[in-house]
Amino acid sequence: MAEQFQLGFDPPGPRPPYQVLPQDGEAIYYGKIVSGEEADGLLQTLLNEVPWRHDETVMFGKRIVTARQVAWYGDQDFDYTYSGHTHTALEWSAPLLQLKERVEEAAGANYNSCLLNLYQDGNQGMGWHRDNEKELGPQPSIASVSLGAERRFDFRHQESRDKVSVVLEHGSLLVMQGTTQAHWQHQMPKTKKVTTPRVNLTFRRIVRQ
Ligand SMILES: O=C(O)CCC(=O)C(=O)O
Ligand SMILES: [Fe+2]
Repeated sequence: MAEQFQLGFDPPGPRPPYQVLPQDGEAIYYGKIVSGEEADGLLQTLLNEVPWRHDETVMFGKRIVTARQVAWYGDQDFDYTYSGHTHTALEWSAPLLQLKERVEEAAGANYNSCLLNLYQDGNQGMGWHRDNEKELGPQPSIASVSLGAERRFDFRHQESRDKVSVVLEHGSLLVMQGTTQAHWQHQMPKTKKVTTPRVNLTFRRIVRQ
């Protein structure tokens, strides 16, 4: 076990866990659920062992290959469609299964799949979208673990256009649930300030049709 140090001062902002959204959904930021050295090790393992691939998507009728890389893990022989393509799930690795259990305990939900994203640096991001695919059911719980570079994550309300942001720390967990995907879009903006990689894991529950 790594030694735990108590901060002698309060960091700015509310203490996790806290609710990020002011209304119409729940996005709970739990802060760090994996600590220093363990989070560093997990980041290195995932960078080295995951078969990262560039994602393909269709935009304005053109096929685009995204800068960000992805990998898709899940139970059994899951197929999942995102960005207009069907992907077959990779088999869980031991470190991913271990992390899944920890996330399920913290979030109080069960997940059967995980989409991993690799952003090499701040030149890579993800545009505004909602995770409202029908395979996720009506009020999906999506648990997002961040490793590596700290990045800002934004929410934008569909009707009011209100915006709220949260900085996703190394080893942290953010859970989006309830009506979040119905009312809010989210994005990971690009930034010149970040020069190191970030790995994101979004645990999801695919509902059989
Ligand atoms: O990288 C992130 O934190 C967000 C990823 C995301 O929104 C997604 O995979 O749908
Ligand atoms: Fe998303």
